[in-house]
Amino acid sequence: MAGGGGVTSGKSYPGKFTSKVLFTCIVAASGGLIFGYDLGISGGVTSMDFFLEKFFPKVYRKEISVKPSDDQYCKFDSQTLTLFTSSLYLAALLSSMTASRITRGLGRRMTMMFGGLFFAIGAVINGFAENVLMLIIGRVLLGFGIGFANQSVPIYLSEIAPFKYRGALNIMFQLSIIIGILVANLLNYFTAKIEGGWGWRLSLGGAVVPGLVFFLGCFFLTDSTNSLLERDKFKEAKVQLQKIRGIDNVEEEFNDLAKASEAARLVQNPWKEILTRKYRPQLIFAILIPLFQQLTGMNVFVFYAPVLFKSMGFGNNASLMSALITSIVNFCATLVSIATVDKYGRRTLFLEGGLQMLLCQLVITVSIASKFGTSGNPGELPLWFSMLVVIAMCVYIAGFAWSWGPLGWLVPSEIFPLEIRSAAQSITVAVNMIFTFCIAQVFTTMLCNLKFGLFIFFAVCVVGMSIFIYKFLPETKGVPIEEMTIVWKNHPRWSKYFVEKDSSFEMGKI
Ligand SMILES: OC[C@H]1O[C@](O)(CO)[C@@H](O)[C@@H]1O
Repeated sequence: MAGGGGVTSGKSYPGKFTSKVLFTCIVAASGGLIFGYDLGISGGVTSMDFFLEKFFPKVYRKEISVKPSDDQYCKFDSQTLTLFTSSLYLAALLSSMTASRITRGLGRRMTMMFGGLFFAIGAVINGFAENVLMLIIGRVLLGFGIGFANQSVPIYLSEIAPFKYRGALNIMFQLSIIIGILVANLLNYFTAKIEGGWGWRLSLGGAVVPGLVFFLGCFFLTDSTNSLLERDKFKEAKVQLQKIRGIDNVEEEFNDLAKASEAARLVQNPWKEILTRKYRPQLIFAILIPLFQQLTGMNVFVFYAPVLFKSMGFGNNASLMSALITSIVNFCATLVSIATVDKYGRRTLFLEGGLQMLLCQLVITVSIASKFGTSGNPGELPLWFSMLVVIAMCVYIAGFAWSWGPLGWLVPSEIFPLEIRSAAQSITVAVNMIFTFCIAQVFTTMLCNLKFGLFIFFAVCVVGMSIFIYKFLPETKGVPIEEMTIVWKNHPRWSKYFVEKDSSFEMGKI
């Protein structure tokens, strides 16, 4: 098989799946709640009339002037809220860079705590906002929180987990992102109806809850063994490993982790190191995986869902129904991913998920093209049509939720050796932030210009990324994290990067 699955290092450490490891991973994974909460809350709040009228009156006037007969592809084409929305993503990508120093110097746990705290403070400022400046300051702090959390949580989970369950435990991060999205959507539904129009304060201020849950939860955690060793805390590191594995004899694993931290100590500047030739294969994945995750078009489908549900006759309940149905599908399919990722492997899920998304994208494209045409005005939509599109959309979401959604965080967090893991994760977070933002912003303009062709664009992307995975991604299931370099060395496409001329730093030879 191209890309070769099934290459393992042959290592197998003793140890049990303890309740302590489960508890630790659940608490750490709650860091995903804050990202999810923001993804879910901001779209809803920026379409609440009172919020727009108070902070963005021009946008509000434009929104209320749109007539039902206008081009449906173009009705969302407004870029005025860009500064407000983008401040979070910009802050998140900048802070994820700083976070790499903190995760390395002060540990994963401390970085997570900063994440929760920044997010909670940002939420309070937003909840009490009286002007756009306060909103933006609050949002920048939320962005810092998300940057810190997304940088440290996936690495922490991958390091804490016994290697045989690493996939499942890491995916709990994506699971809490989805819970965050769902809770936020439900909250928006109710706050939008509050008399007096102050409901948006509850939605924005409510972010303090996931922020504090995450922050306070971190007090119950100890750092990962890898991170303690990285900071010369040998004794503590060993005790921690014994506790988390539930056995006394952790010698073999501990020695391998200690060796990895020895190697890491030789690296002074991870940012320079990561650019050297020997890390090129993994670096390509740290950049392309989060990029491809967003180019599946998932967020566009989520954004488009309420419109479709409206056309199915759900009327005023359309956004609630769409949030509920899409989140439940997303949640259940992520559970499938948790159950299968360490059994069938990352490659199988990526490829199956890709095929499933592609087929659904084709059904949706043909359906939308046949009804909306290029005018964007469909008239009355028959029920069977809406049902077909909604079913295709749910099957698409399931495909995403057991492949690119969770694996977009899992794979980058597990493929790097310790010395550059933090720097690499920052790059993954930065790329994820840039493209989550770009897709959300550019989507409105793209939909207006490409019309149903937008779905073809994402379908072509899915074909490209699936071929890429098939040919180039080595299977990483069941490989201890500090043994990971072996799978790259054994891969036919990447082995040449590991022949002993590592120091000859040859840029651009791929
Ligand atoms: O589950 C869907 C959500 O998951 C993400 O891809 C993050 O991993 C978000 O961009 C998206 O909204």
